Amino acid sequence: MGEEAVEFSVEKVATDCKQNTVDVGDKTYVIGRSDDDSKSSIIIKILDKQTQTWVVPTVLGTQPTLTKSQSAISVFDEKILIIEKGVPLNESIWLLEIETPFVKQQRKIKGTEVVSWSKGVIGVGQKPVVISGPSGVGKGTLIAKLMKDYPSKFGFSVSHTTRSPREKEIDGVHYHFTERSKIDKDISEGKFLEFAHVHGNVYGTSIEAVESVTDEGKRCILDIDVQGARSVRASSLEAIFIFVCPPSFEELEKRLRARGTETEEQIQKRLRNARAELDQSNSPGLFDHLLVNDDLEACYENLKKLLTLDDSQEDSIDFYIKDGKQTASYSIMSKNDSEILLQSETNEAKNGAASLLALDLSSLSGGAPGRTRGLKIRSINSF
Ligand SMILES: Nc1ncnc2c1ncn2[C@@H]1O[C@H](COP(=O)(O)OP(=O)(O)OP(=O)(O)O)[C@@H](O)[C@H]1O
Ligand SMILES: Nc1nc2c(ncn2[C@@H]2O[C@H](COP(=O)(O)O)[C@@H](O)[C@H]2O)c(=O)[nH]1
Repeated sequence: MGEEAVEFSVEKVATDCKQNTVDVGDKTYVIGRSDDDSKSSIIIKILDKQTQTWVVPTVLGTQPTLTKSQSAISVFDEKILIIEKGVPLNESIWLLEIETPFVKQQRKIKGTEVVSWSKGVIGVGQKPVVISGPSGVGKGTLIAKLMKDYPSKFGFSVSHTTRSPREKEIDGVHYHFTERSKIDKDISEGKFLEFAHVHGNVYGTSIEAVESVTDEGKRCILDIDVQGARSVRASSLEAIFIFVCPPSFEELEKRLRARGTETEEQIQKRLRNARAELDQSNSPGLFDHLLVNDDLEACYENLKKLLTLDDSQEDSIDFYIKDGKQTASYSIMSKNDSEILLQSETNEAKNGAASLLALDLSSLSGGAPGRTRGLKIRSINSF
């Protein structure tokens, strides 16, 4: 009530207009703020142009706090890029995912139309690392060593599980121990990047578990089973996938028994599942690296070598604008095959900000539910 209406300048529309619409294929997406809602929530409606029917989708992800006016454009018919005016660049970039793998998966689960918000983050980050392997192979041991040696470099994605805590396991540190009804509800609300039924319990990685580590500037390590690795591979989270093998099946059994955390029945179940997991370790395109955990120290050294392989990614960071705070605010000007041009809204000459920036379209193709990281931006000219 009495609030300023949200305005969007839309592809093929020369000036800002109050019709906050973006056409993508056979659909028109209308994005605006509820006028009569004191909480200023964002309303999204979708028009199917062929059937002339409107749908109000289920909206997932953290809603942006869009305040005044925005510019918007479709990207690969998968997402709508929205840039809020009057806000430092790194704070202003939002993506409404409309046809990404995550959204398609959620649509299947819910049986309704789904869209999902994701915040755009400029700058190249290091890819999360998925570590899989049969129960008892030593994943947790290797990860614990990594966390102890490099506490500011790596962070652990704390999974949710319905299994009971073992002695010495701490809720929120080793796992978020949870009730089945609660995890089912959270999964149905799209809060999980992946989940699987493993050894008779439900385990899952929440989007927040990964994002909170990455937000701290750390590289996220996920310890998940092969089903989970497959789901992450199919998601829009770009990660490195490592499978840890035992030197032999007999040694695996020995370690599992020596750990002394499972009953005989549970050990048998885990060993059966181990055979299936080992069979899948060679699935084409699933794992990037296989590590044999025979001698622990040797395996740990090899793991560290693998994790430094892509450190060079960060070398190119100077080419892009890493910190949007130092720049002016921008709006979308136009799009070509490879880039979206952003123009400075106001005269920011005194700040030395570029008047034109180019956002690399290919950097928008990945992303993840939660945040779309690694956006590449170059300056085209400055005042
Ligand atoms: N290279 C190794 N040589 C001998 N023992 C090892 C080695 N690596 C780990 N272990 C031992 O094997 C047992 C299982 O290791 P760990 O708990 O790390 O396995 P895990 O893969 O994380 O299992 P789960 O998937 O069930 O969580 C532990 O007792 C650990 O100390
Ligand atoms: N798909 C997922 N698998 C997970 C997750 N967290 C752990 N795991 C895997 O479960 C088994 C058993 O773990 P345990 O702690 O009960 O021994 C192991 O293979 C883990 O890798 C998860 O979030 N998703």
